[in-house]
Amino acid sequence: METKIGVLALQGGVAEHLNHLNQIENVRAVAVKKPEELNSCLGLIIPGGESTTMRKLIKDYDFKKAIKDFNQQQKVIWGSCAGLILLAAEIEGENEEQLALLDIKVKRNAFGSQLDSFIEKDIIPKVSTDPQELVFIRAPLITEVAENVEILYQKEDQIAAVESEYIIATSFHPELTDSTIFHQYFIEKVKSLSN
Ligand SMILES: NC(=O)CC[C@H](N)C(=O)O
Repeated sequence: METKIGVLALQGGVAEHLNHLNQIENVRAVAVKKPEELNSCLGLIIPGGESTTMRKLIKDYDFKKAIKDFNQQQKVIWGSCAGLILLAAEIEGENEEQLALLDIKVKRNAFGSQLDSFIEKDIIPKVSTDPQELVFIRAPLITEVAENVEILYQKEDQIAAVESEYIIATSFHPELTDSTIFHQYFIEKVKSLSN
């Protein structure tokens, strides 16, 4: 059976996620530009980009309730970078409205403080036993994680990827690497909950 996945297409790295998803067998990825387009999707990716712009567009295009309802139907959402920021329950130093679907606290532009952007290679044990390229671009740091949130990856004391029952969130950008392994991990979670 085909698994249909939406990529929120308001701003940011939409094409790269679509391209990765479409390389996976039996997956069909669509750019979601209107809330009603979520209805036929089993999973959703909120891409990287600029979280302040995306937050405004989510409001302007009436996506907030639709995305929250989508997740309440036990459909999986993965937020990468700006997407992670929008999913977080709390953003340090900001009290703007966001989706707040994941019980974590984040600090924007704070991961690996020396450089704005960098690439690491490391193993994410739950995802693959091979080291993966981890691309960080002005990446958010996860500073607090609730008990119901599992840490998928951390470098020393810096948390960069987490997972809860219906959410995956990464500070880094698997869509900017040559590997589809993280997208496959996401698809497996989507499938396991949609049976
Ligand atoms: N690559 C990214 O998505 C960067 C996120 C950006 N720094 C923000 O705060 O929105």
